[in-house]
Amino acid sequence: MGKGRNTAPRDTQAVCAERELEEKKDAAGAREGQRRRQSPAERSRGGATKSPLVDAAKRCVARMELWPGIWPVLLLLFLLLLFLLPTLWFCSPSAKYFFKMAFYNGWILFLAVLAIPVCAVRGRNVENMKILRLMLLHIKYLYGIRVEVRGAHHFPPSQPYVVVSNHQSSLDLLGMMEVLPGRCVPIAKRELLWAGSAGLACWLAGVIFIDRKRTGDAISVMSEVAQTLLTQDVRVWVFPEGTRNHNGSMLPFKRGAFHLAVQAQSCPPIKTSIARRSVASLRGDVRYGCCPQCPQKG
Ligand SMILES: CCCCC/C=C\C/C=C\CCCCCCCC(=O)SCCNC(=O)CCNC(=O)[C@H](O)C(C)(C)COP(=O)(O)OP(=O)(O)OC[C@H]1O[C@@H](n2cnc3c(N)ncnc32)[C@H](O)[C@@H]1OP(=O)(O)O
Ligand SMILES: CCCCCCCC/C=C\CCCCCCCC(=O)OC[C@@H](O)COP(=O)(O)O
Repeated sequence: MGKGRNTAPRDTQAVCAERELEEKKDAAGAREGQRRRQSPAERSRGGATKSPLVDAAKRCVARMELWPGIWPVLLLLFLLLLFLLPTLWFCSPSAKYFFKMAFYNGWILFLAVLAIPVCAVRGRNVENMKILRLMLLHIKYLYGIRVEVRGAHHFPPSQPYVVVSNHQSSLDLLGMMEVLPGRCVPIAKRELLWAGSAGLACWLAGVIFIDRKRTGDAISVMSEVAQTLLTQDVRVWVFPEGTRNHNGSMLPFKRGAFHLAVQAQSCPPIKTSIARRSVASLRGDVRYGCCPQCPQKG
C-alpha cells in the first residue's frame, strides 16, 4: 500500500516532466520551422552571429537578392543591341561595311565547316578546290554584286600555267572564284592556315602556304610547286604584290611567281589576270579581266 501511495505522485511528476519536455520540443520545432520559412535576408537581419565568416556570407546572400539574375540582364543587352545595330547600320557607312565584312568572314567560316567533311573524303587534293568554289559562288548574290568576266577564254584548257592577279581585299576571293580554272590552287600566306575551319578547308583543297617572313623557306616551297606544276598538271594562282593593297595602285611585284614560271619553263609561262576593280565596296559591278598569255620565256 505504502509503496502504491508513494508511486502515484512520482508517476504524475514523470508525466508532467514528459509533457513539459514535449511542449519544449514542439516550441523549438515551431521556431525552427519559422526560421526556415524566413528569407535569407530576413535571417541575416535577425541578428549577427558570433562568426564574422557567417555574417559575411549572410550579407553576401542579402546582396544577391538585389541582383535581378542573368536572364533579365541578357534580355536588356539584347534589346540594346537590337536598337544599336540598326542605328549604326543606317547612320555609319564604316559600321555598315564592318558588319558586312564580319558576316562575310563568319559565313565563310560556316561554309568551311560544311565543306570540310566533304573534302576530307578525298584527303588533300586540288580537286577539292572545285567544291570550295561551288560553295562560294553564291556570296556575290548575298551582297548584290554583279561580276562581269572578260577574256576567260584566254585560260588554256589543259596545260599548267601561273596566274598573277592584283590584290585589293580579302573580297578578291569572290572574283577569283568566278574565273578560277580547274586544278588551280592559290598561294597564300601561312597565317591563313590558322583561320579556323577556313584554314583547314584551304589545306584540304591544296592551297599552298608560304611563310613570307622566311624567304628561304618560301623559295623552297615555290621550287617544289614548280615540280608539281610540271608533273601533276596543276595551275597556280599568285598575288605577286604579296599583300593586300587598298589604295587602287599596284605594289612592286615580288619575284616568286616569275621564278616559278621560269623554273617550270617546259610548260607555258605566265598567264596574267587583273581585277580592275575590287569588290571592296561590297556592292555594284565588278569587272574581271583575263589577259592573254605573256609571251616571254625565262
Ligand atoms: C566553302 C568554304 C571555303 C573556305 C575557304 C575559303 C577560301 C578557300 C579558297 C581559296 C583561298 C585562297 C586565298 C588566297 C588568298 C591569299 C592571298 C595571300 O595570302 S597573298 C600573300 C602570299 N602571297 C605571296 O607572298 C606572293 C608570293 N610571294 C613571293 O613570290 C615572294 O617572292 C617570296 C617567295 C615570298 C619571297 O618574298 P620576298 O619578300 O623575300 O621578296 P622577293 O620577291 O624580292 O624575293 C627575294 C629574293 O629571292 C628571290 N626569289 C624569290 N622567289 C624565288 C624562287 N622561287 N626561286 C629563286 N629565287 C627566288 C628573288 O629573286 C629575290 O632575289 P633577287 O633580289 O636577287 O632577285
Ligand atoms: C578559331 C580561329 C578563328 C579565326 C578567324 C579568322 C577569320 C577569317 C575568316 C575567314 C577567312 C576568310 C577567307 C578569306 C580568304 C582571303 C584571304 C586573304 O585575302 O588574305 C589576305 C592575304 O592575301 C594578304 O594578307 P595581308 O594583306 O598581308 O594581311
